Amino acid sequence: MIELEGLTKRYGTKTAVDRLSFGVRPGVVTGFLGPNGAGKSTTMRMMLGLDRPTAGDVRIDGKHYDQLKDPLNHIGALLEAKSIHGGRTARNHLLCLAQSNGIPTRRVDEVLDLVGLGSVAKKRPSGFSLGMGQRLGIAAALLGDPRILMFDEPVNGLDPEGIHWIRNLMKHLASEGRTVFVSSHLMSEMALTAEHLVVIGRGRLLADTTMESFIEENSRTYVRLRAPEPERLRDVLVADGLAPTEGAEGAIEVEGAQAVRIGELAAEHRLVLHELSPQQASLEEAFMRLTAQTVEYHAHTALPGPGEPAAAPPPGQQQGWGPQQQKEGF
Ligand SMILES: Nc1ncnc2c1ncn2[C@@H]1O[C@H](COP(=O)(O)OP(=O)(O)OP(=O)(O)O)[C@@H](O)[C@H]1O
Repeated sequence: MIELEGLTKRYGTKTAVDRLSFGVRPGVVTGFLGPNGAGKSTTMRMMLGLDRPTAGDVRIDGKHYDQLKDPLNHIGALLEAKSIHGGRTARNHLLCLAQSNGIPTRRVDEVLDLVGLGSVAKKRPSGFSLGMGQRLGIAAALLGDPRILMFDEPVNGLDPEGIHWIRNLMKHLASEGRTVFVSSHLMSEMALTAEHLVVIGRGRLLADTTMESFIEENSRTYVRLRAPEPERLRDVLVADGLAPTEGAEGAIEVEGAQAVRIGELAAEHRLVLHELSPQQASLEEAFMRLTAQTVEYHAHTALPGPGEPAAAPPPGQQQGWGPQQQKEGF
């Protein structure tokens, strides 16, 4: 379990992390999302004791990072790709880490096999591909068999096979009851991996909820219809208290109604339907919608039309904005 309480980091006049409070629970993969510069890396660095908070607190299993005896046995982390000592082989790199943290040598070979680097254990990481480097970083994170794992952008630059492997590994680690906290810019990937989401913008908490609720609360869900007699269908829907709107390519869209009810209505009125499909936005659309509110609020840029994802905010206006800020009159 990771617990943050009012965690704050200021760099001069810049507040990178602003009174963040949330918990990361074991047993599920928790995704950590936020626009560029939202404060994700700074938060993760403070969790690992690499940056000192200006205010507030972060606890790992109830303790501050520097109070943990043998921290690698409690929390393992993959931060942005680091340079690894050029002269050492992959195995020796892990061996040094293991020895300085009281971890038995056999664990080094175990994790090398686990990440699929067993056959190149005696090679120097300087010749490794990006994917092999990520695997070595993950091997280091797993070395102490920790109950908590943190990955900052683990799939950056990886090929589909590498992405697939990391996704399955994270899910597997969570299924073993570990706490898995992962940041990523790749929304489609996050949607496939995380069950829970923590979203921040401008250093503040925007959402701490399940993936399902996040998409539901930040996107438009509607039913799309196509029919050979659209006018008659519209009249029937309106008579039933619904508010059909025009969708793309002659489709009719209806918010706030179940597809089942619309299907029954059509049948009652002997109307033929060519399409009756519930539509839900992707995580990317929901995230962009939440983020786009910032742009609208500050720069008066138009929100996307029905069913369209929001345009990316222009550079310099990429901070998040959401219910939390609006509530606080930020
Ligand atoms: N050492 C530092 N000195 C001054 N400002 C910093 C420092 N580190 C981070 N910042 C600022 O704090 C804010 C948060 O940065 P951080 O890297 O944590 O964001 P992020 O969400 O990880 O962004 P990205 O997704 O782009 O990696 C940014 O505005 C950044 O410029």
